[in-house]
Amino acid sequence: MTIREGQSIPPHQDNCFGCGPRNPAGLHLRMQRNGMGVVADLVLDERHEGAPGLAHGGVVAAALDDLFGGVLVVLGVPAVTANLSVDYRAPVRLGRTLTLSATCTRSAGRKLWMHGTVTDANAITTEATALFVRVGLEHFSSHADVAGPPFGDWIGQARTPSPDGSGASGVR
Ligand SMILES: CCCCCCCCCCCCCCCC(=O)SCCNC(=O)CCNC(=O)[C@H](O)C(C)(C)COP(=O)(O)OP(=O)(O)OC[C@H]1O[C@@H](n2cnc3c(N)ncnc32)[C@H](O)[C@@H]1OP(=O)(O)O
Repeated sequence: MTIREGQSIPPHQDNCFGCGPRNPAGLHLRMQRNGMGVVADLVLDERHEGAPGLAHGGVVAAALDDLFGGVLVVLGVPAVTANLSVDYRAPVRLGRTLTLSATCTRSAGRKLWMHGTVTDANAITTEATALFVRVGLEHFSSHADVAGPPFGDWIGQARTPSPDGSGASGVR
């Protein structure tokens, strides 16, 4: 699956908490490819409240983690979060259009390092880094049926495209 610049990233699966359209408790993130990363707008509301009027930090972390999962789709690499670190620089307010962005900054062997931000009116509220570790299909298939699209298709086509999308490996 090749996703071109500006094109939408398909959900990891319909019921994904971050991006699944069928999950009633989900964030319903809609990501687009941005270079070798992804971007998404997100408006949080009372369902996501922690302190009064403010977003729960775990929800913000989950959104960024899911964007990292979107980067994996761009790269064509099946991987999972091994470690996630979040710097909460300013409170995240409910009812604002937040801009989330994420990219892979480095990779070596099975490891990929991610970086992501949440901005509100161009001011960074939250910054996260993560280590993802590449896994095989059995990581997913041993817990659920992942044979069907889109998840199974992605795993089946797992590859390491070049940064320009030409097919040569860009992830090492
Ligand atoms: C074509 C395909 C596209 C489709 C794209 C599909 C997307 C698919 C995701 C969808 C969804 C996304 C949503 C958001 C992403 C989640 O939310 S993922 C869910 C949360 N994460 C998990 O459940 C992962 C649980 N943990 C594990 O399964 C295992 O611990 C891991 C992470 C696979 C690693 O285990 P392992 O395979 O045995 O590997 P291991 O030898 O322990 O570690 C490998 C290397 O990583 C290092 N490492 C491992 N853990 C850590 C750690 N916590 N800290 C530092 N280093 C670590 C090790 O030291 C080692 O380093 P080296 O010695 O190689 O230098």
